[in-house]
Amino acid sequence: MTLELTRLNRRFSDYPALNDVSLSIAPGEFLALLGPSGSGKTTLLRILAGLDYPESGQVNFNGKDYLAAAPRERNVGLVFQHYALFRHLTVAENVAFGLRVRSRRARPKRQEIEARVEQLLKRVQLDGFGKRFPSQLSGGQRQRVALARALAVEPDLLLLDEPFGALDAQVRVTLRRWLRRLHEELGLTTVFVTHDQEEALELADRIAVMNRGRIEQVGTPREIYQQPATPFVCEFIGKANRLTLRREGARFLAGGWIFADEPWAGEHTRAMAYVRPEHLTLSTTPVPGAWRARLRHVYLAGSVAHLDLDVAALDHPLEADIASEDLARMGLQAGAQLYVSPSHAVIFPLDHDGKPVAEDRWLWRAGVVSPPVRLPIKRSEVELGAHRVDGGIQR
Ligand SMILES: Nc1ncnc2c1ncn2[C@@H]1O[C@H](COP(=O)(O)OP(=O)(O)OP(=O)(O)O)[C@@H](O)[C@H]1O
Repeated sequence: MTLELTRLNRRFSDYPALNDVSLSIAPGEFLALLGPSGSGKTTLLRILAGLDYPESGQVNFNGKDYLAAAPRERNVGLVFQHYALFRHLTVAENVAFGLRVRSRRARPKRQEIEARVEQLLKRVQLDGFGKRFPSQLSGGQRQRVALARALAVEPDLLLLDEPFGALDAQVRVTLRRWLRRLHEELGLTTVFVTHDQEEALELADRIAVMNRGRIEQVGTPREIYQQPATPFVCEFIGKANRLTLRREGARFLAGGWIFADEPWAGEHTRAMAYVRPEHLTLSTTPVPGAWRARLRHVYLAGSVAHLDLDVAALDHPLEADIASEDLARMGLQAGAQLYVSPSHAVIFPLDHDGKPVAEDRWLWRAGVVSPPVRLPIKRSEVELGAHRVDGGIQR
């Protein structure tokens, strides 16, 4: 039962909350909609739930026009960030709600409802909590009740809007792992809205990264992180140092470091490279071509150390991440002289107006002799050479 979204547009006043959004979600897939505040995630979810309608575009589910179906007919399970539990009903009554309000013909018998509620509470690890009221539960427990209530109607599609957004960091991590296991057991098609990249990277089969009502990239967490399709994805997912590359003949350089020595960028004369902090290699002894740097500050964050580096050859500082163990082994302290060289970069040529040309982006790796691999990108669909992802699940 593929869910096919085609060219959805939704405007509020003059603002395009959704701008030509197309997306294909495979049966049983866990898809995260990830993006900053106001990027259109909730609007997209509300359209799927039947709480809002686009001005144009189509949604097809299992071969049927989904937008023509009333919200009740869509058979979706919905969970929002703020526990929308009925406060005057017990946990069991909350879970049973969706079944009890069905028409007499569609409503299961009382004993059947009770058995299903018991089974669902067990599934969300809340057996024995049925007689409590929502006020007698923790935030994490309330969200699990909300999920049990959403699952009670045996939905074809589960829609979750920042379900763990109001919980503290540790509970969030526990609950998201629990949710992933539940998803694997149930095999339900799930769309999960979040602005937390870590949550999306850890949970989802695929992520759709949204920005200003558009989908910037759809791909597996690994693709999104390792092969970001646009500068926005580079900057929004993880951290990245941005470098301006200068062209000298057939070469593209930054601070003397050669990122390409082939005329690979066609007529482009400028380019921008993104280098992740973990893709900077540090040495205390000279390395040919490496940038000379001074260690300005060390931020120890448990197993990882974030280093601020001043590089004379570049016009701005760099951030490098190394294992804390390596920091200790190298005996590094503020003021140390280092040699820094990039190992990977994502490079976007710039057009005449200085705008990055996402379609011509290149992945660069140290030691990989030219020609570099070019990765053409199609919107809402990622084609990576022979490896194609299109609505399928790849982990
Ligand atoms: N009912 C509405 N009336 C007017 N503008 C709206 C309405 N709903 C959403 N918008 C606007 O549409 C844009 C997208 O909103 P949406 O809630 O979909 O974003 P979001 O990515 O879910 O953000 P957040 O993470 O903050 O929830 C925003 O600029 C928002 O202000």
